[in-house]
Amino acid sequence: MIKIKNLSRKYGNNTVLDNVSFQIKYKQSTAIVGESGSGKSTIANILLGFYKENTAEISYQGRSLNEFNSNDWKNYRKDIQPVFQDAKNSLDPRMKVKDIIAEPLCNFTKLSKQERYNKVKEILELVDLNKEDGEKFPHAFSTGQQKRINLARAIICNPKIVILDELTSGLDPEIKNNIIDLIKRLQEDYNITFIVITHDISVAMSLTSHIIILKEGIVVEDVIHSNDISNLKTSYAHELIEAVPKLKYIELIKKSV
Ligand SMILES: Nc1ncnc2c1ncn2[C@@H]1O[C@H](COP(=O)(O)OP(=O)(O)OP(=O)(O)O)[C@@H](O)[C@H]1O
Repeated sequence: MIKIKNLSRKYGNNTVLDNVSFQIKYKQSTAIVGESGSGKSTIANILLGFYKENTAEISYQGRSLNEFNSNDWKNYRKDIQPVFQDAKNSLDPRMKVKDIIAEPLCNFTKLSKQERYNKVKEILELVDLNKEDGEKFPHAFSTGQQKRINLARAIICNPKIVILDELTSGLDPEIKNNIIDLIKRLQEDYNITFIVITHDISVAMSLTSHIIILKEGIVVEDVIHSNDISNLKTSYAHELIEAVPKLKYIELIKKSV
């Protein structure tokens, strides 16, 4: 569905992505894993079309983004939705939650106001919030709930792909596991392909079968893991596993099988 070929990017003299290539297939969620500064969010920003100079290296459903006209871009932006890392600052504090979540419906559909709000209520319940929560403002919610609001906004227009940038970071273990369960449900019931950006390989392995490991802007591993850590070949991948507390790792993998 998405093909990235020989993608490189520099900021000044700093090479942050070096000849990155990989593919994301329909219904095969993919994790991009790496330490802070390895270039994960830069890939997300490029996929979202924020850096027009990199469009030649990306193709979507067989067509280079470079060839897209304005209508193609509109369709692509509807198909690929982000959930940004900073849940709180991604929500306009002056807007009610129902208007935040309904925004993509205003941009991409011709639904009436009432139809939009009805859909918002459905989506709020789908992400395990209350349908009345739409009447509140973002500050009334915890970080985990703000992440769910961001997720609701991302999925309301039935996207094919959702990019989750560190969705589970900064959450308590229980809330984190609840969010992981929710993402799994969305994969199964709504056929959403997720691109999971995370520094935590246990989260990656519990949510996706396809793992890309980035180190200093280079893809060091591109693997289908089948819940078996022996599928990960590089010593760097095993260093990342070592960095995860054992219990947490076992718990997450158990939940994924
Ligand atoms: N707009 C920018 N201008 C200059 N340098 C940037 C810019 N955006 C990112 N960088 C640099 O590019 C490198 C990769 O950043 P990126 O945010 O993609 O990494 P990351 O793996 O997502 O890190 P984190 O997990 O901390 O978010 C870092 O060294 C960062 O400082």
